Amino acid sequence: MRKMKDERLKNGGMQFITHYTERYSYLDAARMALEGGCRWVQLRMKDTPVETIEPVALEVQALCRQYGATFIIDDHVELARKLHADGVHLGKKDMPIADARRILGAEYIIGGTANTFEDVLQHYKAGADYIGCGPFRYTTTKKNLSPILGLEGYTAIIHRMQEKDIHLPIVAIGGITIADIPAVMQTGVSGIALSGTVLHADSPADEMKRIISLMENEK
Ligand SMILES: Cc1ncc(COP(=O)(O)OP(=O)(O)O)c(N)n1
Ligand SMILES: Cc1ncsc1CCOP(=O)(O)O
Ligand SMILES: [Mg+2]
Repeated sequence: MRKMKDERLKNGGMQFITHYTERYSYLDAARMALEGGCRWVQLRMKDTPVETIEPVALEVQALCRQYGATFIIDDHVELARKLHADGVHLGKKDMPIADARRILGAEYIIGGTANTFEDVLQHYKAGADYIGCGPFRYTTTKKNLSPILGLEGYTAIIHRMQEKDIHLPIVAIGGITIADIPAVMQTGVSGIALSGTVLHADSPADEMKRIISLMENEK
């Protein structure tokens, strides 16, 4: 049976995001993250037609189900609905969150990208379930990066959320490595999203294992 939405949203507070590499397929990358203990995978296949994404999504979704992991898709609301994925992640250039919520209903997880408190507020009002907030630092995984937040950026955003009594999980993203995790979590974020640091490790599964055990200690 499908887990409750709150549980699917938390799933350890660590979201692995796929990215194209010459070394691993999207499926193998997701498998290694899951083997390493990650229980939240976002399938992100940029510059790829949705017809090409769909068969990969089906395979990654099946694997996530085997591991009891949350499976969300970047950008593609209709595909998430068609496959009954756990949810979608949407940025400024994607479908507005309120429209996605109308299409998907309350049970789907919808994440929104934020770089400022104003972005967070907008997504909160539109019905987002969590915020992907970043970038923490420069990364080559995403083109057209927003301004770098650093630790100070997260601290300031979380402070303003507390002032306005806004309760929404903040997932820090962008150039984060294992060494950054304690300090980033200290700012009050609820979770971390990673891609490159896992994919570039000698053993992505072992690196994820180290990261998950560090995250357990951060709780
Ligand atoms: C968890 C998380 N946070 C932010 C993003 C970025 O989404 P977006 O701004 O739409 O950029 P693309 O990922 O689509 O290039 C994300 N995908 N996940
Ligand atoms: C999708 C996305 N959005 C902001 S930064 C980023 C990339 C995250 O990947 P990495 O952990 O490799 O920087
Ligand atoms: Mg997007």
